[in-house]
Order: sequence, then C-alpha cells, then structure tokens
Amino acid sequence: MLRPRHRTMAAAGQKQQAKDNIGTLKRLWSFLSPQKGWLIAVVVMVIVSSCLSLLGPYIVGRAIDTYIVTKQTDGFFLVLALLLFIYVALSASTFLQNYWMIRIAQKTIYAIRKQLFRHFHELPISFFDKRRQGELMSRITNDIDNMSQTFNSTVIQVISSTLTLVGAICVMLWLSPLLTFVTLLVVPMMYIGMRWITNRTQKRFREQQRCLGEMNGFIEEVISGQKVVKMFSQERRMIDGFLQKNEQLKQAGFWAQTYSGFIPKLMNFLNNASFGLIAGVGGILALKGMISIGVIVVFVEYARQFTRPLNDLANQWNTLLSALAGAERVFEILDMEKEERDETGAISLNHIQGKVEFDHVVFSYDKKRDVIRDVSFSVSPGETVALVGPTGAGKTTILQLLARFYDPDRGHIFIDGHDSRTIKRVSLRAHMAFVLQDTFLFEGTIRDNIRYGRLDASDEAVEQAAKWANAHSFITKLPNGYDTVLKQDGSGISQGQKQLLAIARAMVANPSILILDEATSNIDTMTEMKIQEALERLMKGRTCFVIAHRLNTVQNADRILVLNEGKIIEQGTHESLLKAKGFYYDLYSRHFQKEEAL
Ligand SMILES: Nc1ncnc2c1ncn2[C@@H]1O[C@H](COP(=O)(O)OP(=O)(O)OP(=O)(O)O)[C@@H](O)[C@H]1O
Repeated sequence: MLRPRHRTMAAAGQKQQAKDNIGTLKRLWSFLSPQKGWLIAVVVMVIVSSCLSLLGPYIVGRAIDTYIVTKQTDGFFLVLALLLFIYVALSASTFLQNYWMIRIAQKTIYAIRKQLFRHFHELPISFFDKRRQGELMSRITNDIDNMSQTFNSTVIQVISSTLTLVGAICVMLWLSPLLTFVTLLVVPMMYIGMRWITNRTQKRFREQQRCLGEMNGFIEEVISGQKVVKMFSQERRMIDGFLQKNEQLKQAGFWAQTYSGFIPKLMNFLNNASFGLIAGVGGILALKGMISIGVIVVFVEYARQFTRPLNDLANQWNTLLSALAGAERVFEILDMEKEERDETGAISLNHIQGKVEFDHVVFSYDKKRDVIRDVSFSVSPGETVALVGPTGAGKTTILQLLARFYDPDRGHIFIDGHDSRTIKRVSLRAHMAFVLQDTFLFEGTIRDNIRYGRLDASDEAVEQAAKWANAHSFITKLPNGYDTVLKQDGSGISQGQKQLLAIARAMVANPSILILDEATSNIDTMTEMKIQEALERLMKGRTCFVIAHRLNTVQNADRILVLNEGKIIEQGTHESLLKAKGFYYDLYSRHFQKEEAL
C-alpha cells in the first residue's frame, strides 16, 4: 500500500520541481531580456553553424557517390574548396556566437550580482541574525559563478545541440526512412537512461551546493574567530567540525559527480551500438542496391553528430541543473522581504533636539518571547542615561529599537515628539552615532575610517575630530599618519586605539543622539583615561544612551535605568538608587564596588 502513495508523492515532488525550474528560468529571463538583440544575433549564428555542420557531411556523402565510387575527377576540387569554405565559416560562426554569448553572460551576471548586493543592504537586521556570513558569501560568489559559467557556454550548446538534432533527423528521413528508424532505435534507451540519471543528479547537485555553502560559512567563522579558537584551545574541535562538513561535501560531491559521470559512459556505449547498427543494416541495404555508400557515410557522420548533441545535451543538462540550483539560492535571497519601507509620507528631520520617549514598548525577536516588556521612559535633550542590568536584560535591544534596526511590536518611540515610524530611517540614523564595544574598521586609510561618520567631512574636520578624540597623537606617530592603511577590521592597531577612532568617527558625525556601548576589555590606564576624556567631550550637549560598565559613567549619568528581564524596574540617579536599597543597590554591591576597591 505504501508504494503507490510513495510514488504519488515522488511524482508530485517532481512536478513541483519542474514548476520551480520553470519559475527560476522565467526569473533568469527577466535578467537576460535587456540583451534581447544580442541574444537574437547569437541564435542566428547558432542556426547558421548548425546548418553548416549538417551540410558538411551531406556534401562529403554526395562527393563519395559522385566522385569516389564512379572514379570521376571533374569538379572534385571544387567540392573540396566548397568543403573548406563550409568548415571555415563554421569556425567563424562558432567563434562569434561564443564571443557574443560571453558578453551577454557577463552583463547579465553583473546585473544579478549588483541586485543581490544592493538587496543585502535593504534586508532587515533580523535576516543577518539568522544566517552565517560565509553562507551568504557563498551565494554571491559560488552560486553566481556557477550561473556565469553556464551562461557562457551551456546556453549555446543546448540550442545548437537541439537544432543539430532536429536538422539531422530531417535530412536522415529524407535520405532513408528505414535507416533513420534503425539509427533512432537507441533513442528510447538514451531517454530512459538519462531520465534515471538526471532524476538522481539534480537532488545531489542541490545537496552539493548546500554543503558547499555550509562549509564556507564554517570556514569564515573559524577564520574570523581564529583568536578565540586559539585562546580556548579549540583547534581540535574546529578541525573535527570541519572534517565533518568536508565529509558531507565529499559525499554530496561524490554522488553528484558519479551519477553525472554515468552520462558520457552511457552515451559512448549507445554511440557504438548505433554505429554498429548503421554499418550492419546500411551495408545490407547497400548490397541490395537500396542505398548508396555515400548515404551510409552521411548516416554514420550524422549518427555521430546526432548522438554528440544528445551527449552534449545530457552533459549540459547537468550543468544547467547545477546552475539552476545556484540561481534558486540567489533568487531565494532576492525574494526575502526587504526592511519594511518607510511609511508613506514619512518625514526627514533636518535638525533634532534629542528628546526621546519610549511609550509602553513591547518587543520580541521571534514573536514568541517578549524581551522588552512594557518599557516607558522619557529623556530630555542633552541628558545622559545609563542602562544597567544583568546580562540578557534587554539593554542592547532598547538601543536597537531606538535606531530602528527593529520596530516595536506594540507601543511607540517618539523622537522630538515624532513617532519614530513616521521618520525616514536614513534621516533618523543621520542624527545618531554609535560607539560600540566592537569597533568595526574597514580596510582603508585612517582618514577614510574616521570620515565614515560623515562622508563630506573635510580633512581639517577629520583631524579636528581626531584631536578631540585624543586619537591625533597616536595617528601622527604611525608611518603614514592619517593615510596609514588599516588592514581589514583594523588588525594593525590596539583595542584602545580602535575605540579612539570610533569616538573620532562619532565626533565627525556630530549627532544629536549618541549611543554608547562601553567596552569591557581591559585597556591600560593611560589609554583608558584618554578614552574617558574623549567620551566626555563627545557626550557634551548630546542626548546619550550608555550601556554602562564603568562605575564612573554610571555615577556621572543624569539618570540610570535599571533593567531586568526586559522591564525597567528602577530609575533615578546613582545616589537615589543606592538609598532605595533595591535591585540597583545589589547590582552595585556585587559588580561596581569591586571596581571601586581597585
Ligand atoms: N538577534 C536576536 N534574536 C533573538 N533573540 C535575541 C537576539 N538578540 C538578543 N536576543 C535575546 O534578547 C534578550 C535581550 O538581549 P540583549 O542583547 O538586549 O541583552 P543585554 O541586556 O544587552 O545583554 P548583555 O549585557 O549581555 O549585552 C536576551 O534574552 C537575548 O537572548
């Protein structure tokens, strides 16, 4: 009873797959269609070359009957010249079709890559929370590469093979229907064999792409976290993890290649079988005077021309399937919903005072468990608010909501009295600057990294900001000063220096609202003092939200919001909260007093 049901499900799966493939092809066409003109030129060239490749053997056959069998030489050299012309023209048309197709392919891939990269920037932060960087990288590199190669060669081969196939059958039928029938005897075997193989290969190719993506993700993670791996002596575990992924990829690759490797073998066997049949049956027919020797030669040539396109089609089919799997993965990302658009009529604010209000805000990342629960508070322009609370209390989440990386599920956030949903995100973020624990520096000069805060800042403004941020003196000591090129993520400079650059970057941005996540890493006292001083300068006159780790910051804050399990449980100044002897008092006794004692 199980079998038929199983088969029905498999058939349904295949139908769905075919539908998906057609959908993917339609999507691909939307990228290819701007090059319609060139595509038509390619198709014309393919038709020309297919006709020429059919004409060649036909003329050879006729020449054998007319000149070789009858031992006539009149006009023989003319035919040879004609053959030479045909084969030269064939080469020229093949060259042109390839050249044009590569042009089309590169332009198309360029457009897809561009759209994918742009789309990455329009995706919500939650999208990146759930995915590995390397896996995403794999889509923009491997999958697109795969598509590119397919466009370069496969498309032409598929069209030309199909045309040659149809053309060869037509001419063969015209010359001898009986011998055509004999030649075509192998086709059903080809069809059954191919179907059996492709049914298996497609699944394996998709699996191979998936494993490759996963392995890239893992490698990316291990390379970027190399220091942590070494610090915790996790090399063995990482290698084991890698071996497991490598093994999966090997398995997937092995089966994908093995099944697709069957195709040429099968074709070879059927080629030889067809050759034997034509020679045998053709010979008998020739002996009976039903066909000429030339016709047998034409059939042998065509059978080769005919099984070769079938062979090509089969091979290219595999490449096409693998590229379709890649395209599917690329389109999957393109179909991901973008960050919600700004509301219609959303406003841009040229200047803001920096008043911030949270009004009964509720938020959850997974829409199941609320991590911010009914949070309300109001902050006046220029006020400094310290957020304290145990780990996982929701401090970072509050700041992410403020920057609209996420929107509240319920409740509202007001900036200068405007609901933040009614303000364009770009405009809102333009009035904010972030100095986070992990300062991300891009590959480029120090000057460019500081200027990241405001791209139109002059060199003088950049240097002034660096001076205020206490970064100028260390920058000028570097071999190339402000033009020193930082390696990716600033691996050439110290943690403290990175933080000073982050402060300079925020200074250049000159925001009304400042978001600070104080670094907890141990930095020498001298640099620490420099950072403190720079931060004080930076914070002056701005509304500041600080996830505070230093006692000093907490004490100096105008107000402290004490968070626990997503709720504000206490708020006030350091002194008032100590007096209340509540949660903050306990937290202070456990955490900050140790710092005071030092
Ligand atoms: N991207 C995310 N997806 C799902 N849950 C998340 C995500 N980020 C944080 N959380 C969860 O939300 C809760 C609040 O996290 P949040 O990072 O805001 O805490 P925090 O107070 O800043 O903690 P810490 O002091 O450790 O940085 C935690 O339970 C955390 O597990």
